[in-house]
Amino acid sequence: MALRYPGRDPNRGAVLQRISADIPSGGFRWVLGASGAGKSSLLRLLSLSLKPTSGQLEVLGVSVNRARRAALARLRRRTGTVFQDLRLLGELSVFDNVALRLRLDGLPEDRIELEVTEMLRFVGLGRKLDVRPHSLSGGEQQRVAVARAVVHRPPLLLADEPTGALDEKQAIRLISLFEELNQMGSTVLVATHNEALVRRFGHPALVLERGRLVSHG
Ligand SMILES: Nc1ncnc2c1ncn2[C@@H]1O[C@H](COP(=O)(O)OP(=O)(O)OP(=O)(O)O)[C@@H](O)[C@H]1O
Repeated sequence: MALRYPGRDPNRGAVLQRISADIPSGGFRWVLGASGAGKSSLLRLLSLSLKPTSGQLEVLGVSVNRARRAALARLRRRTGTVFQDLRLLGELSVFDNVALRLRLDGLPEDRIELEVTEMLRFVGLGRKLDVRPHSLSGGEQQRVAVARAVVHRPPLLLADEPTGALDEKQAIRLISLFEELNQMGSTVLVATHNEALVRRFGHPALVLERGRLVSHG
């Protein structure tokens, strides 16, 4: 598949070109490449924030090109996403940001209380449940975004630079959390520049170079 952003200078070529890969269900893949190589764009396609300009995309067995809106909405609910710009809801507390997805899924409030509190404790924010995201540090906000992405144990987790604002110990803790989710069956893709993390945890990588996939295994 290929991706062009509307309005981008046509002489600069497509942002993603001839991407062809099959990520097995239950796999863990790093998404690597220099700044501007197309990592975020690839994750935006997989999270259905964008559609490919050409080619076929299948996510969790659903053909994105052909799927109806209801099927795409179901697919979005089965995906957890950590966006590079986090996209926390500023008017909601930390607790409510993380609880939102579980509420949309109709979970009973006592169960939500339990799951959200446990998840926020795990990421070290057990004392910040009631504050608004803007009063947190960058690293704390990043951990809220991660908690929100994984709290419903999604079959697909997409994380774009989820550890950029964290120290090494916290980064290791979060990737370990992703590994746990992966061991329970979720497919996990993590875009990162952190080579130390990649070396430490192993796992195959999708490597992008100027919009092309140069390695995927
Ligand atoms: N909304 C957009 N409109 C036009 N061009 C875009 C848009 N978003 C990204 N691009 C371009 O697409 C290319 C790939 O960008 P992308 O953000 O996917 O790279 P990246 O590998 O995630 O980079 P980084 O590591 O810096 O986050 C870049 O040339 C960028 O300028």
